[in-house]
Amino acid sequence: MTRSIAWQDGAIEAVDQCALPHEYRTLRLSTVDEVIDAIQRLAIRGAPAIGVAGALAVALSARAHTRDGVCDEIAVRTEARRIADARPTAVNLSWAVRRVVDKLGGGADAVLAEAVAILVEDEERNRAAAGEAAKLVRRLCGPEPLRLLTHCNTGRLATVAWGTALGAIRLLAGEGHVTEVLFGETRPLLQGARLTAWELAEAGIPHRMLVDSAGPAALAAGMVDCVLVGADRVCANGDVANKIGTYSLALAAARAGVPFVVVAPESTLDTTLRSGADIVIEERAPAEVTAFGGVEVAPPGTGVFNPAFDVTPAELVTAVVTESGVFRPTGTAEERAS
Ligand SMILES: CSC[C@H]1O[C@H](OP(=O)(O)O)[C@H](O)[C@@H]1O
Repeated sequence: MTRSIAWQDGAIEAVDQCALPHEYRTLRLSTVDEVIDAIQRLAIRGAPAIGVAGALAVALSARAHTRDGVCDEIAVRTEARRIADARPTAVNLSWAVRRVVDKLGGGADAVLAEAVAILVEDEERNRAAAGEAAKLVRRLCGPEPLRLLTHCNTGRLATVAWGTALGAIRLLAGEGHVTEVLFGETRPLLQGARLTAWELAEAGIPHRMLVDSAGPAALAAGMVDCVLVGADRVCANGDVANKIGTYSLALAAARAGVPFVVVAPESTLDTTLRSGADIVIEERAPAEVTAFGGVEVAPPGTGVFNPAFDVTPAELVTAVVTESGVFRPTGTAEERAS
């Protein structure tokens, strides 16, 4: 499967996710600032993908700050902090940056080798997580072809390749287990409408798009057999931060008695955080909401609340599935519900 990001001739090459679905083009990024910009405007997006981009950006920094074979570690660490801070919610970014910074003692080549290792592992780990999730869904829902609901984009674009929740859907569809995939458009940046629609069409998987607020209605109408979503950070107690709109799907799934399965690599687990109350939720620019397709739709000066993510409490999550299988939250049932 084609990779969404690569290290090529001393620079990062990545699919420009802002251009899809109407244009498939590649960005070539050769400076830390170019990578930070690409992450912040979601040209590169998706928790695993931004982790890999962050790691490769540190490799760019280490190469730029190496003279006569000596790497200026202080300068690189300073830039690494800027890279890790590019977006606050997905733990994969800070996790990947920390992992490659730990290799600074071996110089720029060691940093690059670790970043490339993270890239290669990402594809393997997400394919394994998708496989574990597909097995669980079949166990939970039986052998009949399924009507699945997903949110945002968790496919090969959001990872190095294959995907997490959408990777599991891809596997289930390949085995003939999928009747239809419903997915939310994912306002305001339309990752569903632009990217998930593109991936499902490319894979030949039957699909229909919803406005985000129709997801709970589809669940209430009995149109869904299982919900599969990704994650940006999973806490020790099993609380899950994911794209805004995930929480309302989890509430509706619980009421409808439909399994709600989260699929993510272990790099998305953050057991240093006790619960979702500790997660920093990225708030983005009001203009993303007040304009649509470049046209102002709200009166000038309209106030906006634009969180990019929400937190789904563990008690609404049927299972968090990683490459190692079902994640076992720590803490008592009371702590998990807190
Ligand atoms: C496998 S991608 C995980 C996660 O990342 C997305 O957020 P964004 O598009 O803002 O980068 C979304 O929450 C996905 O579920």
